[in-house]
Amino acid sequence: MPWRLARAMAAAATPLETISLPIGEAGGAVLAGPLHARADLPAFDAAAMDGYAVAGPGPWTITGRVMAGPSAPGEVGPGQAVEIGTGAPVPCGTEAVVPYESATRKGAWVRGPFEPGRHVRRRGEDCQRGTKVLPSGTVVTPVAQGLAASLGQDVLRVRRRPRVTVLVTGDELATSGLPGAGRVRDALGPLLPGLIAWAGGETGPPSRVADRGSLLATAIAAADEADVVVVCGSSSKGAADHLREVLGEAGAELLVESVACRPGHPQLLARLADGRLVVGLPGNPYAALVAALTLLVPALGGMTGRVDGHGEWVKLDTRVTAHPADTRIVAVRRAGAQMVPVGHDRPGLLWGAALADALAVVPPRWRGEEVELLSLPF
Ligand SMILES: Nc1nc2c(c(=O)[nH]1)N[C@H]1C(S)=C(S)[C@@H](COP(=O)(O)OP(=O)(O)OC[C@H]3O[C@@H](n4cnc5c(N)ncnc54)[C@H](O)[C@@H]3O)O[C@H]1N2
Ligand code: MOO
Repeated sequence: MPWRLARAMAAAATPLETISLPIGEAGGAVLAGPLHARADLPAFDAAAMDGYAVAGPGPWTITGRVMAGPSAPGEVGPGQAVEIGTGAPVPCGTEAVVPYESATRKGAWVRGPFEPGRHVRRRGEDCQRGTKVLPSGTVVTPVAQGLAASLGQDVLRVRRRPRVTVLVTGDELATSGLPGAGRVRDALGPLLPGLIAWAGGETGPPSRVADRGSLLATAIAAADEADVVVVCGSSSKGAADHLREVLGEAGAELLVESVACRPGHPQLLARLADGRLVVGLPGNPYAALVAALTLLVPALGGMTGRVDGHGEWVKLDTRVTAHPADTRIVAVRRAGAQMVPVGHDRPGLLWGAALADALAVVPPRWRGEEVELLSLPF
């Protein structure tokens, strides 16, 4: 299947149900409806500077003091001033705030420049109650959490995070120590939890599954709480690769059988009879990363209702060579106005992707047009 179509198939995953989460627990989730301001901002007329709230031109007599907080701000009349703190509600009748730096005080008198309207933040001037500030599909970033609190929200309506189970196959894999003599360090167990969280999913520690079809079938069946089961390795057609046969026996629907991309062509996407998705990632670590960005991340995006815009399109160093039939996914970094290849991005090696600013999507027979960038998890 062409790379772009495969990604679109994955992105068409059905959105999960919506839930309400306290703001503090909603980080990384996706808004299931627009975020609105529940109050005017500022919610009251307030001082923007520490100094004196005044009415009419000076000099002014100082009649009191008001600091930020819920106490009643009182009033100022012409020729009067109230000492005020930034963020405090201005007394009724305030026409300007004169900052300490511009004011000269002598006892109970103060003088300074009178500029009507200056340094007073009027109620609703930043944002009015009822304004839609963020659209549905926005990721709840730390900034959005802060904004939601400012706007008077306590809970956010978001999509439930997809639950992902990661199964790592490969009898040759070791989880510690040096690789060598047939032993390979598992790179995907450490890589995938962070990638899944970044993509809006939740997952526990990856499980190892020995290279036997019956064990893989049992592990997939046991992951019945998951929305998505990721199987690493076992995507190809070797004697130790059981995923396709297991999916066939389970009556799964193969949505993406393989993808015309380099690396990562043996990746797959299937739907089990009960609706759970299975993503098959190639064992080669860089190929697996490419496949995760092609199928897993878009599927999680579809489930969370995340709206990603249209990616970034950029100029790419024309020394990159295209493949005649497949999309190439190349580790790149910024160099002035264009992206240049980082190198070190052979299928088994994550070095280039770890150095890269992004991965470039180079279509078959590319001739120097702008290319799309895929963001890397951080
Ligand atoms: N006859 C064919 N053979 C292969 C094809 C093909 O089209 N026809 N495609 C090749 C490509 S491309 C890839 S990629 C691999 C994908 O194979 P699998 O997904 O079945 O993965 P394995 O065979 O188990 O492993 C491949 C390679 O990666 C290492 N590996 C596996 N898991 C991990 C891990 N978690 N961390 C680090 N490294 C891992 C494994 O030791 C192998 O070296 O198939 C080709 N063959
Ligand atoms: O494409 Mo494999 O996916 O080369 O490593």
